[in-house]
Amino acid sequence: MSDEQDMLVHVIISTGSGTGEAKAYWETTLRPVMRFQNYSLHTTDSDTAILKLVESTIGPATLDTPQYVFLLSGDGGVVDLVNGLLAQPRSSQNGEGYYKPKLILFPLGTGNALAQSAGITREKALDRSTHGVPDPIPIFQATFSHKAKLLVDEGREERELALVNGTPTVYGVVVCSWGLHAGLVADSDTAEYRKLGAERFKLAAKENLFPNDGSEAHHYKGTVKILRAGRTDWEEVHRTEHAYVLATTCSHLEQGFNISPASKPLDGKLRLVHFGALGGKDVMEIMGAAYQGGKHIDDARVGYEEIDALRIEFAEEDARWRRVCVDGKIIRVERGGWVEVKMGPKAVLDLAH
Ligand SMILES: Nc1ncnc2c1ncn2[C@@H]1O[C@H](COP(=O)(O)OP(=O)(O)OP(=O)(O)O)[C@@H](O)[C@H]1O
Repeated sequence: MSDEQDMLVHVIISTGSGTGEAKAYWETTLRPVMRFQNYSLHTTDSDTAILKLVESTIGPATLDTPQYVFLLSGDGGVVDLVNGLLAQPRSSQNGEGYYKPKLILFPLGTGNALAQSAGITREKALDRSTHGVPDPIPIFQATFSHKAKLLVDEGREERELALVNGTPTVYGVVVCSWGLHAGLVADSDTAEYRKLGAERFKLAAKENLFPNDGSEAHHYKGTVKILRAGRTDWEEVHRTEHAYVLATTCSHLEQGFNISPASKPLDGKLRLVHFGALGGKDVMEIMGAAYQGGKHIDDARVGYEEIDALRIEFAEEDARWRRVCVDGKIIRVERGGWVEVKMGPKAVLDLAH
């Protein structure tokens, strides 16, 4: 480990994560045992606070200074760090002269998929802050058709996506999904739902699968194409109506929800879980099996495999069914638009685990 004087130490408290416990966790648990004397403390006051911190401080320092980032958040904070670092000119080049910050992640979000999948608990994070083995966090990239927009403020506001080589692009470290998963994450990203913690996902799933008006669960219409591992030709999934299409690098999306049992911590492999439109009861049965140690993958109705890339071309009129989730962020794609997902640029952060 470098001498403390030669490094910068940041503590980031994400006040909007999970049920809002990060600040209290810092005060009562982490601060009393913090081994660094000198650190800068940052408390988020908006959903762009981490991006701005990276732009002004953490990003420029990667040119010449080892950094520790103690992050008290869910997956969103990590994704903000990654997207911020990748927006820096140097980190998107060949990595030379780039000092990868070391992340000590204290899971204080709702799902905490990255931490769950890497075996990190708050207790372990305390321990790893002194002798953890850092490994790079693999990154995937989701590129979108040109009118796709990020939805913020409970879906009330649209924001432009960052352009990479002229294409709207979002980087992720956990999941890119369309269908039930994206819908329930989007619908439950409100202050009211957030109070429920991880229960918010289950409640929103029920509301999606068994709509109040007594109608059926939605059949998501579009074309799904897969680039299988090691192949060069895209293969179309032989169905036009879908319930669940989800590409992930993580084994768990929340505690106990073992969506991709073959994924190993930080193995950098993209895996696809998908199935066609079914009744709410059948979908609940499949989801229930995912909570039983990932047994859903043995169900003949479920497709599960390692892929190199995924492409979805949307054939939905109503914008509600064209929402894509990238690590909790919701991107709405225009009518006739598309999304493409593949493993992305070189890692910009190491995770102590
Ligand atoms: N003070 C704040 N005001 C508005 N938004 C905030 C504030 N602090 C953090 N945020 C935003 O809230 C979101 C919190 O996301 P995060 O993923 O950390 O928590 P989560 O969604 O509860 O957990 P998970 O993604 O693990 O399920 C992030 O998008 C972050 O930018």
